[in-house]
Amino acid sequence: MSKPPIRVAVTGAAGQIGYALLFRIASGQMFGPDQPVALNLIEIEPGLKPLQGVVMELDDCAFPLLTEVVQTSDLAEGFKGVNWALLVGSVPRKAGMERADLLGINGKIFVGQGKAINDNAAKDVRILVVGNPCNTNCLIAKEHAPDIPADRWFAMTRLDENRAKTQLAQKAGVPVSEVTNLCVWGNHSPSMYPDFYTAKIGGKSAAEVIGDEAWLKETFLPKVGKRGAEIIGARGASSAASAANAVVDTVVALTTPTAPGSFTSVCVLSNGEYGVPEGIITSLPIRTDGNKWEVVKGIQLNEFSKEKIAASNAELTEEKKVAFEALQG
Ligand SMILES: NC(=O)C1=CN([C@@H]2O[C@H](COP(=O)(O)OP(=O)(O)OC[C@H]3O[C@@H](n4cnc5c(N)ncnc54)[C@H](O)[C@@H]3O)[C@@H](O)[C@H]2O)C=CC1
Ligand SMILES: O=C([O-])CC(=O)C(=O)O
Repeated sequence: MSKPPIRVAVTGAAGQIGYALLFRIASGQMFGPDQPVALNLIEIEPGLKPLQGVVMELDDCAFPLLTEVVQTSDLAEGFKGVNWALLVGSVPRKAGMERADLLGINGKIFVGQGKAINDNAAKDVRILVVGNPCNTNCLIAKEHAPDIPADRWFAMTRLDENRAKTQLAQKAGVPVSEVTNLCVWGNHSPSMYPDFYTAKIGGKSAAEVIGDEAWLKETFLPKVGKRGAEIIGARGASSAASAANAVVDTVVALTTPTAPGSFTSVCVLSNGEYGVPEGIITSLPIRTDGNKWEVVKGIQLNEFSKEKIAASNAELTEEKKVAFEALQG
C-alpha cells in the first residue's frame, strides 16, 4: 500500500524559484522516490494565471508521485493540512538594493501567512522561509503563529553554504564533495560568516589546506557574502535555480539523519547557543535524526570567528527591532 502524501504549500509558486522548485518536489527529489506528495500552490491574484500554466506543465510531466495540486490565493485554503510550508512568495531585490531593504515591502506578507499557517496547517507542520530578508520574515511569521512550536521554523542559508563549499573546493582544486562541516553563521546578508576555520577539506582543516588566510578573509568571505548581488548583476534577476536547489537540500537535510560528525547550516530560533542573542532567527550548525534537530555543540571558535558571528547577529537584532516597530506603526 502506498504511503499517504506529504502535503507541501509553496507560496510564490508562479515565480522564478517556484518554477525551478515545484518539479523537483513533484519528481520525488525532496521526499524520496516512494513518497507521494500533494502540492498547495499559493499566489497573489495576478499570479494565478501564470500559475495555471505552471500547473499544466506539472500535469504534462505525469509525475507518478504527485497526487493533487491545489491552486489558490486564499491563505486558509492554501495552508489547509500542510505538513511543510515553503514560504518563497515575496518581492526579490533589484541591483543596488540590500536584502534588508525588502523588509518594508515583504515583512507584512509574513504576518498573514503566519496566522494562516497557525490556524490551518497540519499538527506536524514545518516551515522554511526563503523570501527575503528570510531570517526576519521567518521571525515575523513565527510570532504570528503562537500554537506552532518554535523548533518548526527555519530560514534558508543552505544556498550560502553551497556557495562557500564550491569556492573552497575550486581554490583547493578538489571535488566539492570533499568540503564538509561548513557552517554559515548569522544573517542571510553580506555580514554572514561562512566559517572556514571549522570547515574541512578531505577531513583536514580547510584553512590549513588552503594555506592562505589573506585569501580566505579578503576574497572568500566577500565573494560568498555578495554572491547574490553578483548573480543579479550578471543575470538581471536574482538566483532562482540554485535557490530552489538549496530549498531541496535544506528539506532533505532536515528530514534525513545527518552523517556522523557532520552538520548543515539552517537559520533557527536562537536560545543563546555560542553566545548568540536569544530570540532571533539566525544561522547555526544543525544536526538531526531526521525528525528532531539540535544545534551542534562544542565547535571551537577563535576570536576572528566570534567577532564575525557577533557582528552578523547584531545586524539581525537591529533588523528585528526595525521590523517589529514598522509592523506596529
Ligand atoms: N534565502 C535565500 O537564499 C534566497 C531568497 N530569495 C528570495 O526569494 C523570493 C522569491 O524570489 P523569486 O522567486 O526570484 O521572485 P519572483 O518575483 O520571480 O517570484 C515571486 C512570486 O511571489 C509571488 N508573491 C508575491 N507576494 C506574494 C504573496 N503575498 N503571497 C504569495 N505569493 C506572492 C509573486 O506573484 C511572484 O510570482 C525573493 O524575496 C528573493 O529575494 C531568492 C534567492 C535566494
Ligand atoms: O541576493 C538576493 O537578493 C537573492 C538571494 O537571497 C541570494 O541569491 O542569496
